[in-house]
Amino acid sequence: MTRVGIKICGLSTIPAIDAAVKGGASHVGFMHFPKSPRHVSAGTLAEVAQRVPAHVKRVAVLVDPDDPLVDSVIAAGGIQVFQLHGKESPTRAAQLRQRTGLEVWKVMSIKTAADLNAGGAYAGAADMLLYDAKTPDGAALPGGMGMRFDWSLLSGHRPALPWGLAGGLDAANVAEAIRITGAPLVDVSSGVESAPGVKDVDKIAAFCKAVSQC
Ligand SMILES: O=C(O)c1ccccc1NCC(=O)[C@H](O)[C@H](O)COP(=O)(O)O
Repeated sequence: MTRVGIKICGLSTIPAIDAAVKGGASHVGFMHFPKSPRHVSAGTLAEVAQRVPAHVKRVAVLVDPDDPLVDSVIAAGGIQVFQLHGKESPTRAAQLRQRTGLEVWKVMSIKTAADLNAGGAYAGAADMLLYDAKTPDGAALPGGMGMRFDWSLLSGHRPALPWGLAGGLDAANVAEAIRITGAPLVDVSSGVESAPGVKDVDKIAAFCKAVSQC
């Protein structure tokens, strides 16, 4: 049985990081996007990323970043993965991957099967695709809104790259999500919070436990 990877996203405090690590998270995510209630400044990122042990990968989540923004996150230190959560093209993803030498994940915002198929364009440009729910036009954020998409779209789909599942997951539904989709990695943010941006250590523990039992 292969262990399902866990990414706990939108972390900003030491207790939440410790809960994710204790629960067996493979990845922890830090939002660097001022409109997000989970935004951490480069200074905070530098401080809290140090808490993460080497076996857990640190992911910076960015939305259509320009090069100076990427450079400021690299300068903050400790990041191993860039998660691109905007409208970055395959060309831009490949550029960032080459320029930084770091792992690049491209988020695919999913509503229909066509959205899933669009991921094929990132083969050779990104290291992984993260399938997340498409937020409504005009929504405040492109992610982290606790929305899920129709997981059955993934049955029979052959992803062109390694992939993970995000969007509306929580301790109560993640086992079903893994059963339906066969996701090798699951990503959660609002499902382990007590309020937007406020992580709940008990919910993080419950989420990790539910995944570990799959
Ligand atoms: O979390 C945010 O505030 C956010 C804002 C803008 C872009 C992406 C954002 N989150 C990215 C994530 O990786 C979330 O974990 C993912 O969208 C799932 O979120 P949720 O449905 O709340 O679990």
